[in-house]
Amino acid sequence: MSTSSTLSDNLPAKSKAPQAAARIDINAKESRQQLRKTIRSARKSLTPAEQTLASLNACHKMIDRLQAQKAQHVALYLTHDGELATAPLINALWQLGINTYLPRLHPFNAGQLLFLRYTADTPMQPNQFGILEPKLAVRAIIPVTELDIVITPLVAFDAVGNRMGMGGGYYDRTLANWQLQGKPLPMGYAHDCQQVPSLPCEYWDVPLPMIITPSRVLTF
Ligand SMILES: Nc1nc2c(c(=O)[nH]1)N(C=O)[C@@H](CNc1ccc(C(=O)N[C@@H](CCC(=O)O)C(=O)O)cc1)CN2
Ligand SMILES: Nc1ncnc2c1ncn2[C@@H]1O[C@H](COP(=O)(O)OP(=O)(O)OP(=O)(O)O)[C@@H](O)[C@H]1O
Repeated sequence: MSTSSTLSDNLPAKSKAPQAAARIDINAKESRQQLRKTIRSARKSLTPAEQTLASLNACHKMIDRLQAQKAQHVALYLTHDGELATAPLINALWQLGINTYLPRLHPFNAGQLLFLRYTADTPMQPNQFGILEPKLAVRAIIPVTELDIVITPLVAFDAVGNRMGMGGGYYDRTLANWQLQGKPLPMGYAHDCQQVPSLPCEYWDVPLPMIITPSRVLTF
C-alpha cells in the first residue's frame, strides 16, 4: 500500500534541525491519522456476509491457539466500527468453560483499562465511545497479570507485528510490561485487509507476538 512508504518517509530523523524535526513529527501524526481513516473505512466496507464468514474463520484459528496455550482467562473486545467480530469467539469460549473478560475504561485513571469478567448475565453500559462495557463491579475485576491472553483490537498491523490502534494508547499502557511479567500474551485479531507493509513505530508501541486473521496465524 502506498500510504506506508509516505509514513516511513515522514518519520522524525534525529539528525534534522529541531524545527524541521517538529514539522516532520506533525506530518507523521497526520499520516497516522490518515492511515487510521483509510483502514477503518476499508474494514467497514466489508459486506455483512463477508464479516460473518471472516469472524467464523478467525474464530476457529483462535480457538485452536487458545487450546494449544491451555488458556483459562482470556480478555477480548466487543466489536466496534467494523472490527473483526468476536461474537462467535465469545460463544465458543463460553461453551468451552474458558473465563472471558472485557475491558472497561478506568473510572479515575484516564487512559487506563480495567478488565472485568464477562458472562451472559453481566450488566452492561455504553462507554464514551458508544462501546458496551461491563458495569463497574469490584468483584468482577481481574488484575491484568492474571490474564493468560489479551486479544487486542487494532486498526492496522504490519509485516513484523507492529500494531496501530484507535489512538487512545489504552492497549499500549495495558501491555507495556507483558514481556517482563511473562503475562498476559497479547494476540492481535483483525481482518486481512488491515495489514499494511510497514507502520511507523513510537517508543511506547507494543509489538504483537501473534496476530490472527481469518486466513492466517502470524507469529513474530
Ligand atoms: N472494540 C473495542 N473496544 C475497545 C477499544 C477498541 O479499540 N475496540 N479500545 C482500544 O483502545 C478501548 C477504547 N478506545 C477507543 C478509542 C477511540 C474510539 C473512537 O471511536 N474514537 C472516535 C473519536 C471519538 C471521540 O473523539 O469522542 C474516532 O476516532 O472516530 C473508540 C475506542 C477500549 N475498548
Ligand atoms: N505506556 C504508555 N504510557 C504512557 N502513555 C502512553 C503509553 N502508551 C501510549 N501512550 C500515549 O497514548 C497516546 C496514543 O498512543 P497510540 O496512538 O500509539 O495509541 P494506539 O495504540 O493507536 O491506541 P490503543 O492502544 O488504545 O489501541 C500517545 O500520545 C502516547 O503518548
